[in-house]
Amino acid sequence: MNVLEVKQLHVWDAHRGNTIVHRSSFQVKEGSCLAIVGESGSGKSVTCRAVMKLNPSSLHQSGEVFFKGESLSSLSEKEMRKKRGRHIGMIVQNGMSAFDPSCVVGVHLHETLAEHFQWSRHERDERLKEAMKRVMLNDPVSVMNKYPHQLSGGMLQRIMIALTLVLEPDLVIADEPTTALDTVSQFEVVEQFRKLREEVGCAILFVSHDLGIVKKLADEVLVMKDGHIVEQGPTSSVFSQPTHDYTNYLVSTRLALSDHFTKIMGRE
Ligand SMILES: Nc1ncnc2c1ncn2[C@@H]1O[C@H](COP(=O)(O)OP(=O)(O)OP(=O)(O)O)[C@@H](O)[C@H]1O
Repeated sequence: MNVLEVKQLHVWDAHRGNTIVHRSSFQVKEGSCLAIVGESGSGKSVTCRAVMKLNPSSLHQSGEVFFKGESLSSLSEKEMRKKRGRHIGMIVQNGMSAFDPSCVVGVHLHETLAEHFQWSRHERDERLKEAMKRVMLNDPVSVMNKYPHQLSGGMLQRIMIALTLVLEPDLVIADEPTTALDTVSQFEVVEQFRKLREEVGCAILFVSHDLGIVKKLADEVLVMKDGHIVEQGPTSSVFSQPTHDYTNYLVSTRLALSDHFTKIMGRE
């Protein structure tokens, strides 16, 4: 079954009149990971935000987005808010932007859980602490009492993953979650994504520049160029026998760049 089905998604800038995403169609199967790759400005983030209905109002969209068979197109903002986080998780590139800088992260985590569940404060606390330990944040109390700026990018990503472990969504949209991290933190965060998939069984839509990471995580890959999907299919076949010139170019240039990462991962 498809957790996410995107049909003929078209996104355009109503102010400038230019099209950003051209009639894209793709699916994410239950429990699987689909990666979107492509050069900067090809429309990867706009596609992810269109799925969540989070693009600014100047960007208009048409086409259909089905989440577990339900059309999201007709849902109100209030109904979408109930889906986001609880049913469709989102992990962004810059952890700092995901948290309120004026309060310690524990406040944000409790507020998010209180929005979706009827749990007592004690129960929320216990679940958060347990999830933090699962992502190797071994002193959860101290972490929850820190402001976002007091934590590293890698720690903020792990906190977002811990929150996702508690929320147990069916789909996680991760837009370049490792791009701002150093190589060691990238390795750790990729491991946490594997854990998330194993433990929660969620599907993942993963945007990354790093084809080494995509090779490790994704079952299927979708290649975007100038707002068009130029190729999609199982990761192994897209990488080993690309059919489009652009994919060929990406694979030959970018996969070599991620050699360092592959060595650190210690396995092919
Ligand atoms: N809010 C917006 N208003 C107008 N144009 C936008 C807006 N957001 C993005 N764009 C344009 O849409 C195009 C696609 O942007 P998008 O951020 O989706 O690219 P991307 O593939 O995610 O790139 P990157 O890898 O650098 O994040 C770009 O030309 C960008 O300038």
